[in-house]
This record gives sequence, structure tokens and C-alpha cells, in this order.
Amino acid sequence: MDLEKLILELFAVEGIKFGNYTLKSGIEAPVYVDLRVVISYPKLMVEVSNFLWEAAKKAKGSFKTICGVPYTALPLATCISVKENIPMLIRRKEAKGYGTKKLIEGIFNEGDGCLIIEDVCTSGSSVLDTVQALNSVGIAVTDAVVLLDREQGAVDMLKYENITLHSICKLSHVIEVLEKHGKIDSDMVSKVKTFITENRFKPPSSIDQLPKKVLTYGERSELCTHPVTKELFKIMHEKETNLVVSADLKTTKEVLQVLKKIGPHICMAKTHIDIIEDYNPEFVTQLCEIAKKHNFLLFEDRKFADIGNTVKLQYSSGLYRISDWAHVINAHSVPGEGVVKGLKEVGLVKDRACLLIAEMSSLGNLATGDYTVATIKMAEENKDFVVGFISQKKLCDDPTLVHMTPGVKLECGKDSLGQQYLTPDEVIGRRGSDIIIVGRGIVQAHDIVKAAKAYQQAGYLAYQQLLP
Ligand SMILES: O=c1ccn([C@@H]2O[C@H](COP(=O)(O)O)[C@@H](O)[C@H]2O)c(=O)[nH]1
Repeated sequence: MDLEKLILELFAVEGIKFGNYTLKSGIEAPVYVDLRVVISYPKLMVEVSNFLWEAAKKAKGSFKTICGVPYTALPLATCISVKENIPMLIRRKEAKGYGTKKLIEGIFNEGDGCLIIEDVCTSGSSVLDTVQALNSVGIAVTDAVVLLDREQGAVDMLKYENITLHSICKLSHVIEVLEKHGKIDSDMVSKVKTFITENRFKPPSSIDQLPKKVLTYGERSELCTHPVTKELFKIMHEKETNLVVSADLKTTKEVLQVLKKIGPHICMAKTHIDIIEDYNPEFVTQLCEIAKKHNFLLFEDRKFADIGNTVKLQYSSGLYRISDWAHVINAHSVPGEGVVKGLKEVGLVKDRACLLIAEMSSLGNLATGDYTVATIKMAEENKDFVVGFISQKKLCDDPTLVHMTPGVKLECGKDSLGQQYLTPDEVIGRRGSDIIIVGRGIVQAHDIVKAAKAYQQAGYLAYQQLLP
């Protein structure tokens, strides 16, 4: 079967449909691709998998196994595995809560290469989720093959993560073939073409794409109009640090002791106030005194995630009265813009600031793809209060928005509960984030001052190397 015939068959079984569709992201689209239908047409499924295997021959990296992106590509990978006698791995969407708790099923050795099999790519985020799961158990991925590339940014997004995407056909070719065979008219062709160009996901800035002149923290402070970011960049510039410590300790004494010792090396201290067992208002008074003395800001990592009215109360009232002392708080965007509006009603008059959680460091988290894109938009539309992101990389080029990255240690790795660590050099130097957030790497160190200095130096050096 040639490619043209394959496209016509996929259209005939309604794997590709035209009309008005609302996509998962809420975007209205004139075309809908749902290749789940192929499992009902075994011969077609075999044809699709043959095409995928042909594309796999273009892979530059070597691979010993293949892995289909769940769920639609699982049967396609199975067909290839059986026909080509190549071992397969299965990625569980959630690690089992019982038995072996494996995230990746199948036999492999650390360092093995794996080829990703996918049916359709839009932003590439589903492929990336599978890559991350494989990487977390030591499997390397360099290439992915996909039947249909919707041409909405997946190639660039994956390239940014060092994955080469090989597609069998692109959406623009599909519509040309269908028009040629009288299946759709020219109006539909131009609608789909417009849709493709207007709905492209942009990859985050990589180091090669950073503006030629990287602004210094001092210059960024000058550009900021929000008092918190103005102050934060000024502190970072003056103290020569992009380090935030996460003081995740259970007693007021421990938190205060740590901050007294490492205060000179940080630009901000992050708390989880509800971890503290002997909380009292006097603690906050002392916290503020230390912050003032050592010139750092306070960030309560409360991760608000409720309707506007509730977060307003949680922020202003209760035992902790967070808005009275925390310069910065953060929120999930999952409830919609109401969460920002509610927090803003409390925080704006006090010159407080909010970060939106656009990405997370933990394995298998859902803050990816369209969710991250929508979160960036929410931040950009609320810049009077939202001053940046919790993210794993730089997400937008606006120098007045700050990117803060948790999950940092001097060596890459993970903990037993899904936390994933990147190095300061990777986070600041390669991924273009502004701030490293370090918890256990410092507070559980034998010598916390020595550890804080090491993180301060590593983070700041990575930043300096970006400067012209
Ligand atoms: O995606 C996220 C968001 C927040 N955190 C928080 O950062 C620290 C990290 O602590 P480590 O000891 O360095 O792992 C912790 O307070 C988390 O709640 C995160 O890790 N990932």
C-alpha cells in the first residue's frame, strides 16, 4: 500500500474527520484526527505499523526496544514488535499501587536505547511524558516515529529535548491528498491550513534561541514595575545569588536556625508553613527579622488551588495569615482564572506577588502541554499580580517574569517518591530558568553553610556564563 492509499483508507474509516471540533485544549478545530479506530480494522493496523517501521529505519540513535505512547500507539507498537521481533516496553500511565509498582513494564538494562512509537503528534507533550518515564529508569531515547504530524510544533518541541521526530505524513499533505481525490473542497483545505499556522506550540527558549544580549539581574530589576520582582532581581544582583532555599523542616527553631546561617547566600526563603509543628505568630515575626537582616524575600509554597472565594480566605485568614508576611505565594492554574482573581483581591493592596505553577518536577505530573500553555497565558494576562512561574525551564521571553525551578541538586537523580533532580547548570545554563530552589540538598547536608555556598556558586556561575 502506498501513502496516498493509506490516507484515503484512514479517511474512509473516519480516522480523519472534518467539521467543527472542540479539542481537549478548548481550541476550535476544523479537523479531527482519531486513529483509535484502526484497532477495528486489523489489516489497516498492520499497514500503519509497517509504515511506522519504515520510518524507524531513519532513526539516528540505536535502540534495543520500542515503546508505544499509551494508549492508541500500544497496539501499533505490538504489531511492530511481533512482526520485526523487536522487544517492546510498556509505559504505565500511573505506577501500580501494588505489586512491583513498575512504571515501565518489560525487560531492559540501564543505558538501553528505546524508540518511541506514536500515532499522532500535536505539541509533542505525550511523547515527552513517555520519554521522561523511560529516562527515569535509565533508558535513553533519541528518536520517535509518528504516523501523522499535525505540524503544530511537535518537531521543534521534541528537538529542544534532543529527540528527533520522524513522521510518515504531515497534516498539510493529508489535506492535499484528500482534496485531489475530491474528499474535501478547497474551502476546507484553506481552513485547515489557517488552523495549522495559527495554532503552533512554540518550544521554550533554548540556550541557542536566547536573545543575543542576555539581560543582567540588575537590568531586569530596572525593567520590572512590580515591586516584588524589582526587589528580587536587585537582591539577586547585589548578593550574587539565584538560590532559593526550601526550608522544609518541622520546628520553628530548625527553620530559624537554618535561615540565620545561610541567609547571606540566598535571595529568597521558601516555606511550607503547614509542616511546622510548633507554629506561633512570634515565629513569623522572627522570620521577617531574619529576612530583613540578610536581605532576602519570603515565599510561602502554599500552592493555592481552589475557587476564588476560598483561596481569598485561605490567603488572608486562618492560623497562618499568609498574606501578612509572605512576599510571594503560588497557585495552580487548574481552577481557572478565579484563583488568581481571588488571591489578587487580597495580595494586590499589600504589594504581594504570585507565581503560577506551569510545570512540576515530579515524575508523571500532569502540568504539561496545553495545561502549561494555558498557564503562561493566564500569567501574561495578570501581570499586575502574577510575576512568574514555577517551571522546569524558561517558558517565555518576557524579562519581567521570573522562572523558578524546584527539583535541584548538584547531581541529577530522583528520590523514592517521584521527585526528579536537575543540576544548577542544567536549570540555569541550559534551560534558561532564573532561580534554583533547593531543599534537601541544603537542609539535610552535613554542613549547611558549605552546601548553600556550593549551590550559590553553581547557580550564579551558570548565570554568569550566559552573559555576553
Ligand atoms: O514542582 C514542584 C513544585 C514544588 N516543589 C517544592 O520544592 C521543594 C523541593 O525540595 P527538595 O528537597 O529539593 O526536593 C519542596 O518544598 C517541594 O514542595 C517541588 O519540588 N516541585
